[in-house]
Amino acid sequence: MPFNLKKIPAKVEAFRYHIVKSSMPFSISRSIPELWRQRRELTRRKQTIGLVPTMGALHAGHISLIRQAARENNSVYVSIYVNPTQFGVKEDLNSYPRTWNNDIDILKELCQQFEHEHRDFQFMTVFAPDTTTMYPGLPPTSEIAGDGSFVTITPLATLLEGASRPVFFRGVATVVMKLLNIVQPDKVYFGQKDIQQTIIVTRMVEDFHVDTEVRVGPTIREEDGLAMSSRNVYLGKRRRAVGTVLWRALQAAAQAYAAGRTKRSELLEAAQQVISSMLESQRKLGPRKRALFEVDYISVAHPSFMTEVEDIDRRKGAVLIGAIKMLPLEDVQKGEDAGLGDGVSPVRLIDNIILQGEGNVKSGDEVTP
Ligand SMILES: Nc1ncnc2c1ncn2[C@@H]1O[C@H](COP(=O)(O)OP(=O)(O)OP(=O)(O)O)[C@@H](O)[C@H]1O
Ligand SMILES: CC(C)(CO)[C@@H](O)C(=O)[O-]
Ligand code: BAL
Repeated sequence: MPFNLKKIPAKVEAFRYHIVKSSMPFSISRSIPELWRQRRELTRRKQTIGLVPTMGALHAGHISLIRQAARENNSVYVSIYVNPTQFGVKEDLNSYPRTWNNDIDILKELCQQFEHEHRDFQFMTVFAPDTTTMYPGLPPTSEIAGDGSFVTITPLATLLEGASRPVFFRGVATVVMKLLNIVQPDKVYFGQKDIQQTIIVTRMVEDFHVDTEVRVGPTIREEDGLAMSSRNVYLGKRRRAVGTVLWRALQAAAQAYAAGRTKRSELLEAAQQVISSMLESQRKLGPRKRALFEVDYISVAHPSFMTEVEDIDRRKGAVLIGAIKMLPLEDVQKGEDAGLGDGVSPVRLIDNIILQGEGNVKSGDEVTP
């Protein structure tokens, strides 16, 4: 197991609150009518639900969101569904990490802990639908011109991540809307790591009058600052070490802001210095040892619209956001830890820092001058 969840003894009287058909506080559901029945019963009993949408391959970032959901609600739904419509035709849908057994072990153990820690905790349900359940009309398409019922949030979905992954946010908005209609949660939880996703979902919830509150949890990081991500398993040792460059570049820009700079050019220059120096040192190492990368974008973005900001208004703040592509490893050595997939495919890393506007509440990685 990649992390240690503290084991607690099973409670003898564990199941006294349960309204789900099974006698367990933990259940797995693949059926929408079943969830709707549960939802009606919970509404009747004035019980609250928190939903954490995931694509599985759970790590400490997901767990932090699930813990937050358990603190703030009586019951927690975790969806595990690798949504095909958010992957472009050339993206990694087929190779996306799938670790079902490990995910379920983690969730069962968390569920036990919640029973112990939260007096009002009722149950955890894992919603793991198949694709015909989620897309009952047409088969899901990854083509931008493909047919189907989609939610599009423009221009937000066309910027930054959306510029590089044209179907991505259409797929995300569509599947999240489906999940919200299925679970009807009081609160829904997303991680700051995918900040543009949180802004798009917030916009969607507001524009479509969805009766839920969008909650954003802080980015959980490895000790050296790398944002946890299900895709990190593909990095391997060489690319893993160099991958922190994005976080360090964003931090350099944040430090420039804290030191009084507000212009985009000044902040990006600080970030670029970190990038250039890392690239230079990697190039010198030669193909056996180096891990090269390309910067997709590093941006100073408006905190609600994700448009480029030329000069930050300190009252409003901004988001420092970036994406890099770790390139396939060259000259992999026998016995080298090249990561899952042997270092053959590129790995996309994203990250961000919120430069908090003055007067707003701070959290997580946010920086104030
Ligand atoms: N390091 C993290 N800290 C906090 N939340 C995170 C972190 N990584 C992912 N999340 C959140 O977990 C939820 C599910 O994300 P997902 O299952 O895509 O995992 P992921 O690690 O982001 O995978 P990917 O490799 O696709 O980026 C999203 O709301 C996402 O923002
Ligand atoms: C929100 C989400 C579960 C939708 O598939 C996915 O985009 C993710 O895991 O961040
Ligand atoms: N974490 C967002 C899902 C994706 O990048 O595909």
